[in-house]
Amino acid sequence: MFRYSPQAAARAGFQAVEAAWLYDSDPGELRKVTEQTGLEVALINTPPGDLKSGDLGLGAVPGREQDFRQGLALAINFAKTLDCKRIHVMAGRVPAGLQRSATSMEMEATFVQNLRYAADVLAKEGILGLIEPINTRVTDPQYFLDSPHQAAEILQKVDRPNIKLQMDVYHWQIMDGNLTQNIQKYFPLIGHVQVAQVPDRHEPDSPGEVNFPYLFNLLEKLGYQGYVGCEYKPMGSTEAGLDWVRKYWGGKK
Ligand SMILES: O=C(O)C(=O)CO
Repeated sequence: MFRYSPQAAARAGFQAVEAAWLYDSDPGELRKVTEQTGLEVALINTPPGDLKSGDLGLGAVPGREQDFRQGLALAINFAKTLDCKRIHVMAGRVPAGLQRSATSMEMEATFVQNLRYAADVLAKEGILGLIEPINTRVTDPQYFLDSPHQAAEILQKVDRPNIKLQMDVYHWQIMDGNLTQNIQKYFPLIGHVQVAQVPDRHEPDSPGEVNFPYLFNLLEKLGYQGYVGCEYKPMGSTEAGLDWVRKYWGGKK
């Protein structure tokens, strides 16, 4: 919601916002906004790295371990200032010019090593680290982490209780479908949820192929207690697009 307006989020009755990339802002100024609006910052991302060179996070990028650690330290600094308890530790992309098949083993080993480091650093701050599969079919063809199955294997190798799975239903539908089975199978690993309708990434009640009332009911039955991030592009204004919250949840946000 920082991308749109934290004030709009507060006016709309939300208690929390996500702020994916906020590193061009002053953390102290952002803290003032959270204090003025009473909003919790539910999630931030590790910095993208060097967007000019095509980075989108460095977690799995061999040879960038020091840059990864610096980015994580910056994210932790922002999270502590904002009292944010979740950091999306981004895997990053298969480096340009390399074939995914040729480098995936090395990238996975790098990601596991960086996540173990991150887990130990984050544990000292009481912050949860999250890894998010991002679909490579539509959104980001070079992204390294592109299925819940791959993420589950990595989490097993990382073997740290404070590194969990960030489920973005939009990506899961595009990359694999089979939402009910995958949500049931990986539910114990899920630490954060994001939603958007498929294919246009608008509000959950916009025209599309995902039945969100069914999925929210499934998450409730499974006992999901975390946040649901609205990572979608409003079809119109942010506020006008919030009817789905009233419809699906009777206005609880
Ligand atoms: O692209 C996405 O879905 C993200 O959540 C990036 O943080």
